[in-house]
Amino acid sequence: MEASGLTLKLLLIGDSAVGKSSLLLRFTDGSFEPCLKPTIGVDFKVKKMVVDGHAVQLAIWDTAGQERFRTLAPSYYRGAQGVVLVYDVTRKDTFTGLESWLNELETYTNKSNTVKMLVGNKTDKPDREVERREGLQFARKRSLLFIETSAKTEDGVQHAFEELVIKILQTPDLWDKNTKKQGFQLMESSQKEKSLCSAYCPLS
Ligand SMILES: Nc1nc2c(ncn2[C@@H]2O[C@H](COP(=O)(O)OP(=O)(O)OP(=O)(O)O)[C@@H](O)[C@H]2O)c(=O)[nH]1
Repeated sequence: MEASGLTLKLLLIGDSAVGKSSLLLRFTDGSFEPCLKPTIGVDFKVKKMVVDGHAVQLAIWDTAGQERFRTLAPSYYRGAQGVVLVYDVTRKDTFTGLESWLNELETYTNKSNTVKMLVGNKTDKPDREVERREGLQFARKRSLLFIETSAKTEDGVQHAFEELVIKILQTPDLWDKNTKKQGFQLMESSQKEKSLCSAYCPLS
């Protein structure tokens, strides 16, 4: 099956205030808000992009990091082909908490080969508590893709999503059978949330 016209479900997870919504805002709208409110439940955005000559539509789910919303998690994980696990390089606790996020991921994803990317965000800040090599080491140990980003300066953001999509496209088992159903679900949602959609063709 051709990858062109494909809809992929991506999920952003990680502790509260690590910058999940900011990464999504930067990626989809190209903007940054210094005082973003915490996500309540879940947010959702759609973005089109061309990767390696394939037009893909990304349905990106931004989950709330706050503990009180964690019970909603199982439904979000279902059908996700890619997961972005975010920590804040200036808060060690968000890095040490990664194990519990990975456990949750293992429990709730229904695809064994879901592509996972670890993202160390807020590299623009001077008060770093997690070194790049620590992030890299953890990612290698747990077979995750890895990148550091700054939603504020844009550094690494585009690259993070592109790498994730490329890896998903290289794993046809993940998207081949699901294309039809996912596409239908997305059409319903994107019609409701037209103002949140944007189009982007970085490689054309
Ligand atoms: N300096 C800097 N600040 C950032 C960066 N990314 C996010 N922030 C700020 O960090 C705060 C939290 O960001 P959010 O994007 O709301 O974090 P979140 O992970 O979505 O938080 P929850 O919705 O509670 O799960 C906001 O005030 C952002 O402006 C970054 O790369 N650099």
